[in-house]
Amino acid sequence: MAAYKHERAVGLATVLAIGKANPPTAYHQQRIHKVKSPICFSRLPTLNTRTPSRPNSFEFVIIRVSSRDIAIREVPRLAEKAAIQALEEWGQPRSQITHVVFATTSGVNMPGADLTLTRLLGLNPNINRIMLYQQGCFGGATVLRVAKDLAENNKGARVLTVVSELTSVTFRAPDEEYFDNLVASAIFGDGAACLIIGSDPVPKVERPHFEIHWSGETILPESDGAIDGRLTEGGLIFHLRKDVPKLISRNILPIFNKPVEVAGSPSWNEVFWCVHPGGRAILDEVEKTLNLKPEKLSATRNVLHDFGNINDLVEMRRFFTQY
Ligand SMILES: CC(=O)CC(=O)SCCNC(=O)CCNC(=O)[C@H](O)C(C)(C)COP(=O)(O)OP(=O)(O)OC[C@H]1O[C@@H](n2cnc3c(N)ncnc32)[C@H](O)[C@@H]1OP(=O)(O)O
Repeated sequence: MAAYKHERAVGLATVLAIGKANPPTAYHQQRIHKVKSPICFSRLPTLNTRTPSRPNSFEFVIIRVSSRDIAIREVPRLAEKAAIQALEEWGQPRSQITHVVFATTSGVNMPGADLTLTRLLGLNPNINRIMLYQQGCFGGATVLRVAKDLAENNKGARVLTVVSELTSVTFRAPDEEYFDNLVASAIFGDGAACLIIGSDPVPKVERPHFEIHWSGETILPESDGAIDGRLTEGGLIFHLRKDVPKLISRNILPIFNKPVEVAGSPSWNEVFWCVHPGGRAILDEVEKTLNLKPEKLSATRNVLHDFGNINDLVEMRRFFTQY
């Protein structure tokens, strides 16, 4: 009997389709203190243009973990909407999806959001699933890195790559002790994005948007506790050090050398890339440090303005639409 031979793809991973979804209900920050829901309570200060202002008075209410159960139900549903859009754009039968890679920071449950999504979409039960919880904004880049490896190392792999976030898990009334939590409540946004990733696109059948040439990660020096989240009885308590924007700008140049080298371009203004919309101060620092033309971050700033700090995959869709 011939030995089993594992076959790898020939080409680089490509993005074959993109879908995105946002929850149907949106409340302007000016109105949010009037909204009544199981997870929204007490008084919130008025937040102007995503700028936190200190409240004159506040009540801190511990939110029951059960209120966070909304995320268990709604995170896969939002992902499903984004996935349907991507599958329609791709135009191939769902039975050809071989892997699901799913990331969310909005809760932890077992079996996870990847299983629920697989069932909602009616995908093959033998599909290979990878669930990544608590990646934060790193989730978008991480699912792309994992999907790239899967697509390039498994001939014919078609990877449904998803991130879905509902920031209700970090949303709470202001507390003077945890002012950074208010920053998170003020700037984080809800949304889902889905990419179908595969190598060696079928000519005249699949129409890739991009090739993924490089993906990597690094741990920044002096970054201990800079962005920190703990799942507690009161939900996910989030901590952000005030120096996050400076921490990023101090370290950005050596880290970015590798992708620029791969892209073969000496100029940040020429390379096709986008920045996670972490916060206005972060974007200002990146723009200044890399000497970017203002239009280079315009898609990111628009996403931050319209949706808040939302996952990078969602931003990619917007970026693509603009070019
Ligand atoms: C989800 C993930 O895992 C990954 C992520 O994306 S994490 C999020 C990363 N983003 C950040 O860290 C936010 C970076 N910060 C910013 O973009 C801006 O500071 C901001 C948009 C939040 C506010 O900008 P601004 O309107 O110019 O006001 P700014 O002067 O910076 O701050 C207003 C007040 O908030 C305070 N503040 C800002 N960031 C704070 C923080 N992390 N902790 C505590 N206080 C903070 C400031 O000290 C200031 O208070 P005072 O008036 O008493 O001095």
